[in-house]
Order: sequence, then structure tokens, then C-alpha cells
Amino acid sequence: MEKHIILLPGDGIGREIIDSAKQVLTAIASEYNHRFTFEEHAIGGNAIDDYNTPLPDKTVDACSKADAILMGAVGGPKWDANPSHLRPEKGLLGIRKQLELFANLRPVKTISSLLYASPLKEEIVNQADMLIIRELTGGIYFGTPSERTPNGVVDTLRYTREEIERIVERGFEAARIRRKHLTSVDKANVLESSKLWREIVEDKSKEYPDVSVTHLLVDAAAMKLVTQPSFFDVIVTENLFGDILSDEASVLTGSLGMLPSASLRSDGLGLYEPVHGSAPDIAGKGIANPLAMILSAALMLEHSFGLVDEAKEIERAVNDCLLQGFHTADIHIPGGVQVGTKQMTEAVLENVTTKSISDSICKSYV
Ligand SMILES: NC(=O)c1ccc[n+]([C@@H]2O[C@H](COP(=O)([O-])OP(=O)(O)OC[C@H]3O[C@@H](n4cnc5c(N)ncnc54)[C@H](O)[C@@H]3O)[C@@H](O)[C@H]2O)c1
Ligand SMILES: CC(C)[C@H](C(=O)O)[C@@H](O)C(=O)O
Ligand SMILES: [Mg+2]
Repeated sequence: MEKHIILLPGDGIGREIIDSAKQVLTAIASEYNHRFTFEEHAIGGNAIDDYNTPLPDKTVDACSKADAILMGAVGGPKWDANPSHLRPEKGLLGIRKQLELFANLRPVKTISSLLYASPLKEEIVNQADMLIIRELTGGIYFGTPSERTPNGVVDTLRYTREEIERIVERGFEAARIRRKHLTSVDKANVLESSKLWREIVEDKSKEYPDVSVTHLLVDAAAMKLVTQPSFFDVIVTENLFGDILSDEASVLTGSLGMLPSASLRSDGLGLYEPVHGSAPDIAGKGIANPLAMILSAALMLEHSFGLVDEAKEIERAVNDCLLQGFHTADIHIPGGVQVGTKQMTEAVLENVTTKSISDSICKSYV
């Protein structure tokens, strides 16, 4: 298979970890006889520096023509205080909106060797296997007006019926092929948008009699996520709630550095990026966890290219590394070996090529 992939390294650790994903994809391509070509473009703070905009037109053009897009992360203190039209997040929000990447999939699954990496109790963490589906191109992130007024400030939360319907449908479809339980998260006791959201979920549920539905208010959902994660199979929710809940859910896996994501358009075009940001506090130190980025590449193989075996191969290689005890500074594995970004990537590469847990790799790093 021949595929052209756009790389958007972005800022901070984004640049450090995107190379890890590229190396792993190259190894997979050679193993399975595919040809992946890569083309790099600017987005975020570095694009502001070079092109005076966080989202240059040529980045959008290249992304629209690509088979898939892999992104690191954007932002950092150098740019975060800029006037709003230049904030690097506008680059990220801009590309999501312009490419209509409305369905954001954020799988959260505990890996057995990371049971002790979470501050939560082992028996709670052990049960986490959920898919958070976050609406990504509507809601308060994109409503207008969003501005300072003489007396204060206004942000606008707007959703069309169609925007809610298409994401809710994604939720039902995903639940149908998983454990058939959909939790819809809203704030229907307060917000009009959530009342409509809940009505639409109820209507749609008639088309999916095999899927059971629970409505949860977002505050209660936040509590349940860390006290009874086994309750959740698929969560579907609006943009802002999904942003907050997915960072919270990362605690179940031990680190934000473990969570991948896929942002999809209805025709399958996808942008794949870790859930975390550019981590300015550790940027440039060579210690960032590359696994969320590498697992995002696996999501790309599965969702955009239909390469399920290859995606599983990456997941297996990541699991094997952790079983061998390799971990970056953000996670703790008792008796394990702490390594940096580069060595963690090498460990994944070694596991991709050896196809089984290898003793030699343990010896080479201990
Ligand atoms: N998708 C994105 O591009 C994205 C997502 C979130 C935040 N941001 C931006 O990133 C910048 C920093 O934001 P923040 O500090 O609130 O969130 P962040 O996700 O960058 O970092 C939060 C904490 O998690 C740690 N962390 C994150 N990823 C890690 C990894 N791979 N390995 C090890 N540790 C990791 C960081 O060191 C930090 O302590 C801001 O400009 C923000 O707007 C971008
Ligand atoms: C950087 C920010 C705009 C972004 C969001 O809120 O969507 C991030 O937190 C994410 O989760 O992808
Ligand atoms: Mg976020």
C-alpha cells in the first residue's frame, strides 16, 4: 500500500515525539511491504515565527490532499500571550474546523504493566477500557461572538441539530461494535444545548435498540470516571466536556503521555495526535513520553488506511516495551528502567522488528 502522510510537528515536545512515530511507521512499512512517504508542514507557534500565522494556507492545502495527517502538539509560553488571532491554538482549532474533523476518538485503556503507574487504586484502574468520543468542531470553542465587551466578556455556545446528530450517531456505531453501552455526558439541568443533545440521543437510541444508553451530567461523570471506570464503554459528549474529561481519564493510564487520539471527517480523512500538549516544562530535555504519539500513528493505520494488523503490531510493541519495564519519567513501573524519548522509541522499534519480548533489549539499557 502506498500512502502520503503529512507531518505537523508543531511546538515544544511535538517536534521531539513526531520523529518517534515516523520511525515506527517506517519500520512497519518495511516489515509489511508498504510505502509511506512523509511531508512536513508548519502549524502553531513555529508557524507564527516563520509565516506570521499559526496556520499557513500551504499547510491546509497539503493536509487536504493527504492520505492522513500526523500532528505533535502546538503552543507554548512564547506565543500563548499573543493577541487572540495569533494564538497557536487557533492553528489547531483552524485545521480541525477547515478539514471538518468533527469526530474526536480518545481511547483510554489500562495496560497491565501500568497498574501501579496511576495514583488511583489498582483495582479501580484495572477496569478502564473506554472510548471517549468528543465533538470537535462546534460548541463554545467556535461560537461567535467570542470577545471582550466594555463590561466583561462573551463566549457563545452554539450547536446545530445536525452537528449533534452526526456525533451521537458515531457514539452509537462505536458502542455497537464494543460492549454496547453508550454514556452521553451533558449538563441538561442547566444548558439549553445539553437539553437538545439529550433529546437527540433519546431519538437516535430508537435506531439502536441493541445499545443501552445512560445520560450522565458532566460533574457526576467526572466523579465516576475515577471511582468506577468500568461503568464506561463509549462516552459521547460535546467539545469542552470531552476536552476536560479526556485529560482526567488519562490518570487511569498513569500519564497524559499515554493517550492517543484520532480526529475524523465523515469520509475517513483523519488527523492523529496525542491528547497532551506541547509540555513546555519538559521540552528540549529529551524526556518526553513518545507513546501517545506512537499509538496515534497506530490509530492512523487502523482508521485511515484500514491496516488493522499493522496497528495491532504497534500496540503490541508498545505493550511489550512496558512489560520489559521501559518507561519515561512521567510513568513509574516498579523495578523498571527509566529512559528518555530516544531510547523509548528504540525499544518500541526493537519490539516491532523482533515480534516478541526480547531479552537483549533489557540488557542493552539496564
Ligand atoms: N493538541 C495540542 O496541540 C495541545 C493540547 C493541549 C495543550 N496544548 C498547548 O500546550 C501548551 C502546554 O499546555 P499544558 O501545560 O496545559 O498541557 P500539556 O499537556 O502540554 O502538559 C501537561 C503536563 O503533562 C506533562 N506531559 C504532557 N505530555 C507529556 C509527555 N508526552 N511526556 C511526559 N509528560 C507529558 C507535561 O510535562 C505537563 O506537566 C499550551 O500552549 C496549550 O495550549 C496543545
Ligand atoms: C490546545 C487546545 C485548544 C486543545 C483543545 O482544547 O481542544 C487541547 O487541549 C486538546 O485536547 O486537543
Ligand atoms: Mg485538551
